[in-house]
Amino acid sequence: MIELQNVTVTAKPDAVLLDDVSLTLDAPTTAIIGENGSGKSTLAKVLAGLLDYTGSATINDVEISTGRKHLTGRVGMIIANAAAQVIMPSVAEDVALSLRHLPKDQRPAKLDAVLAEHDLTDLADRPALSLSSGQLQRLALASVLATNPEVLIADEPTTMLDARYAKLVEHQLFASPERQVVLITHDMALAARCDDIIWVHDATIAHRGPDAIQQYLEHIG
Ligand SMILES: Nc1ncnc2c1ncn2[C@@H]1O[C@H](COP(=O)(O)OP(=O)(O)OP(=O)(O)O)[C@@H](O)[C@H]1O
Repeated sequence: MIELQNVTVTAKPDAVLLDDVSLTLDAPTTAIIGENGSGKSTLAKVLAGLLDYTGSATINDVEISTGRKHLTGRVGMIIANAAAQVIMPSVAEDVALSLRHLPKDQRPAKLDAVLAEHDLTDLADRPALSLSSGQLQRLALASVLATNPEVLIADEPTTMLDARYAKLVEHQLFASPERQVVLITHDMALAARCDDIIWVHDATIAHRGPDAIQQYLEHIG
């Protein structure tokens, strides 16, 4: 469960990126929708422990700002710019880095399984930075899911993908009922699949619930 109480994020000199947001996220899957620049990624970065905030933000009762050590490995995030997230030289090495939580003897088989599941086997030995944007995005997801996080924050995880891979990734995002997924997306069909939908507007929550998509679409015309 994710709980935000009066969360505000500011940037110098006087920008308010998130304005006094209070929110409980307890559905298995939540979509965050809204216009460019409305504050969605800011909210995602707060949840992933990447931004300072005032107020309180907890994941499974751990305050994010002070509990990063407890949340490491339990909260995974795919950032919007997936290329920046891939840190190891090759595809296989990047995924392997995410398997350190497993006993050593289990890692090779798991690595093969993860590569196969994400259709990355043929790319295993490729330098990660030689991948296309969509391949990089799929690698970022594979590496994050390989850590088996309790909570996944996915910021536009399908933007670079063709229809086939968008479908595969969609399946992977919704595959584990025990994992809480928070999905930032401009894809309204993907948002509609989520159990809860939140429309962020002007650094705050404009609307929440099943009709949030409709309200948002009416707003943007
Ligand atoms: N360091 C900063 N200083 C000033 N403004 C910032 C800073 N970081 C982000 N912003 C602004 O905060 C607003 C919210 O940004 P955010 O990335 O959360 O938007 P978003 O809803 O994710 O948009 P998009 O759909 O384009 O990804 C934007 O107007 C952005 O320009």
